[in-house]
Amino acid sequence: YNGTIFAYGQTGSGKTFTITGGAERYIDRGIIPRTLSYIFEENSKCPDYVSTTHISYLEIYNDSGYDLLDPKHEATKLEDLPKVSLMEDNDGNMHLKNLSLHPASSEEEALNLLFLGDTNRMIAETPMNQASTRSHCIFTIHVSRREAGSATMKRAKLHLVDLAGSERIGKTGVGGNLLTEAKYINLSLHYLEQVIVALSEKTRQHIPYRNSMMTSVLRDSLGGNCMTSMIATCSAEKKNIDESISTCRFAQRVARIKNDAFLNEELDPKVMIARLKGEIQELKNQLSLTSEDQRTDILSAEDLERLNEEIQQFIEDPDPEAVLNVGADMRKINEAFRILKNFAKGKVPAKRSASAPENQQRPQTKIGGQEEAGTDSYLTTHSGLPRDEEIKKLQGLILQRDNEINILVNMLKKEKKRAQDAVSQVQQAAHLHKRPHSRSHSRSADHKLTNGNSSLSESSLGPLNSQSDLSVRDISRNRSLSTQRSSAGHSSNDRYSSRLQTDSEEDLRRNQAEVKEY
Ligand SMILES: Nc1ncnc2c1ncn2[C@@H]1O[C@H](COP(=O)(O)OP(=O)(O)OP(=O)(O)O)[C@@H](O)[C@H]1O
Repeated sequence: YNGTIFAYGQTGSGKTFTITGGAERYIDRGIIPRTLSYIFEENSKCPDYVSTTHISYLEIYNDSGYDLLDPKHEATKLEDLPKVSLMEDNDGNMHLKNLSLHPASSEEEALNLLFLGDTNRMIAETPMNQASTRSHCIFTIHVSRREAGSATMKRAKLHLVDLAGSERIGKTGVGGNLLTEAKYINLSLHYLEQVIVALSEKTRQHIPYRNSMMTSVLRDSLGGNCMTSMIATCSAEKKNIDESISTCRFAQRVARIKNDAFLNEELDPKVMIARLKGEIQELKNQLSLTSEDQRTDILSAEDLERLNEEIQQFIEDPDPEAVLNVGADMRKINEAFRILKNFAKGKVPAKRSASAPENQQRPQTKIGGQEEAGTDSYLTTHSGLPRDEEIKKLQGLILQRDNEINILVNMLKKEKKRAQDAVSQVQQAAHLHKRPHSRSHSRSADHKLTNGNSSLSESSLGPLNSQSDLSVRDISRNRSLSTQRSSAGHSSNDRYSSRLQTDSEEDLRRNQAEVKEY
């Protein structure tokens, strides 16, 4: 909110001393330097806020405004200073044309501006008054503050007003220019009083701000959204009792004003522009969606890649309010839905979009940091090879493995048959040798063939019948196993069978020895 502190009282009662301060002692510094010190101290306590301070200094003499912060330092009389005029915009807001606004980044800079203004005020003396006490001076501190990263800006201005003396014309007993000055002073103070009276009456609709330059300038800082303080300065001398009473009555009226101040919060214009631009784009998008001129041509690889990147950013964005804006293009919207659906299912996007043909090449992409390769994916492969090459390579590998498996299965089938042949041959041989001997030998030989060479039994070869279901590693393992098992078989044509034959003859010899011993 805005604020005003103004000093009101007759000439010589201490208004300037109160507002600006005495020049000789630090302790005599007035409200302006104390306020500046306070503001900059508060700013330094809030490093999270971006604060800016600007200063303007206006002098109003005979209802005309002058810029006391003229940087040229060439003024020798008041008329040399830039003349400030009032301008009203369409909304009824008053603007001061030609009043310079100076940034102050530190207390020292702000005090230098105060010093410059006071110097100009003293140098550019009014025509008739050496003490320059016949004018009103308004020192304004403009403060804005914004939290870092926030679009909301808080603004406020504080007017520190040193009014001209409020004594009556009749008492001063002057004529000519001095009378004119006095009339202006009295008139402007009278208008100020009218405004204050109007503000203090709650039923009053119209507040007569426009009557004088001073009330126009203070328009947004006297009534409405502001805090106003008045300092009444009174002379202690008995001869000034009437003026003192008049000052106190004025103060009483001011005290009746009740303002409800609230923070002046507004959005940063730059942020506002960006938001409005976004709104316009959104409206254009909506308009385009409802109109019939939708594009039907194929999305380019670059478009798809960009879309995938946007979706990836959208998914990775920790902000739950994040928005995915793919524009008013149904092709992109459909594609985005399809990608998101697949992503929700834990898959990367399917092969083609609604608008894309079968043979359209797809770009590589990553969703949520995951990569997946496969015949169903057009996006990427683990090896980094182009998709078609990768598929060909994998198909080649599968064929190779199939061939190996077939070879192994055939080998196993052959060996199983040989083993079975060997078993039957051994049984036949045993039968032939058994005949001349006793039945007990026959039982013993049978027992040995069944238990000692159990690897030859049908059941031990059983699992080999289902080789086609086994993995390549299992097949290799079983192949070596069956090779060992088959080594007990009998065949004159291979080494496995010959070993089997040798073993059987030994058995037979042992059997014969046992029979003989028996
Ligand atoms: N509280 C105070 N203590 C000491 N000296 C003061 C005090 N108030 C005012 N004075 C002195 O009185 C003199 C007049 O004061 P000042 O100029 O502030 O009056 P003024 O009301 O501003 O007068 P004008 O209307 O002419 O501008 C100055 O010399 C000032 O130093």
